[in-house]
Amino acid sequence: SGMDLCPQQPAPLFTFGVIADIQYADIDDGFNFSRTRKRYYRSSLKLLQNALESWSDSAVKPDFILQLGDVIDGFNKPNGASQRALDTVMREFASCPVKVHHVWGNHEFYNFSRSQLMGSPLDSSLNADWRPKQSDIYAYKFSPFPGFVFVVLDAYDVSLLGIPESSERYNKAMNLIKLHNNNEDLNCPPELQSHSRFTMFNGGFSQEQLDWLDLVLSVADEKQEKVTLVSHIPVHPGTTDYVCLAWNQEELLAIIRSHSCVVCYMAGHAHDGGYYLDTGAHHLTLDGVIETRPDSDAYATVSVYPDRMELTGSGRVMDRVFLFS
Ligand SMILES: Nc1ncnc2c1ncn2[C@@H]1O[C@H](COP(=O)(O)OP(=O)(O)O)[C@@H](O)[C@H]1O
Repeated sequence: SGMDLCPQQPAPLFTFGVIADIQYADIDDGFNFSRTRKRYYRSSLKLLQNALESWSDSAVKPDFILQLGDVIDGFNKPNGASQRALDTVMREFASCPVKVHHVWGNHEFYNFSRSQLMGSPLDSSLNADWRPKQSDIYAYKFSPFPGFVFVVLDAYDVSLLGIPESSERYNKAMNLIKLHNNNEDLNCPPELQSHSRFTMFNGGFSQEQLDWLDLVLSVADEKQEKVTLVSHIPVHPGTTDYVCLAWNQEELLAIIRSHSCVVCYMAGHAHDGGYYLDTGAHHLTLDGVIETRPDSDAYATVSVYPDRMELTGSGRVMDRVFLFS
């Protein structure tokens, strides 16, 4: 056939899309807290449309999309616009015939409580293969292709966000954050770098979730599967500022390092993006849509091969190759 005259690289096993920190709101452009980065609240919807169009129009459609959290901005809440903003964003996702896996970030909890999020359109765990038996943890495993596993992790399982102040869970998180953060405003990071991640806009993974993950990864090790972990908050200091790391990032790193099956950890939260190769696992922090200029883009399409994942970045997202070691 004509194809044979033009040798191409073999087709990937499957592909998927990734996008982070859309933080849509129908408000004028603003800045991040330290006023160092511009935020394009309306334009973020257009950038989401660009990503979805590219995935819908591609010859080989992605098998799924990973939405890494903060899909709408906390500024919607005081305007009473949370549901409207969510509907607007979800209408866009619905226009693309590809399954979306949603991760929950701090801005989800600025707009909705954890119990509101459970079972909502942002809860994509319905057809998961496996999840922790504690139903209040938003974590699950799915396998889109034989030999490949993805695990969505709940980085606010231990946090002050989205739960009643009267709850035991809140109390425990408050005690933990106060061990490290003496500031009156708990969104203000401690000065000491080794404590600076203990802010209210971050959170952590409970022991129950870590135990479940450890079990999922042990099974995957045995089956020699390749596992990609996805969550909102980065865990490797090589990929971002210390202020943007999960509270118990070291515990998660220790689990990742103890399982040869883990090939990649993907997160958002820190809008500048970053990458680090740590003992066999590729840690990626994806550039955030909200701080991306309206004339650029911020999404990636990942092609998975037996020996590697090739990430093709759009706009300001860099191309990368993640070799499986
Ligand atoms: N250094 C800081 N001191 C006090 N509050 C802060 C600080 N940095 C961020 N915040 C607050 O924490 C919340 C999350 O910050 P934001 O910049 O919106 O995070 P994100 O990057 O997730 O959008 C906001 O309410 C913001 O005002």
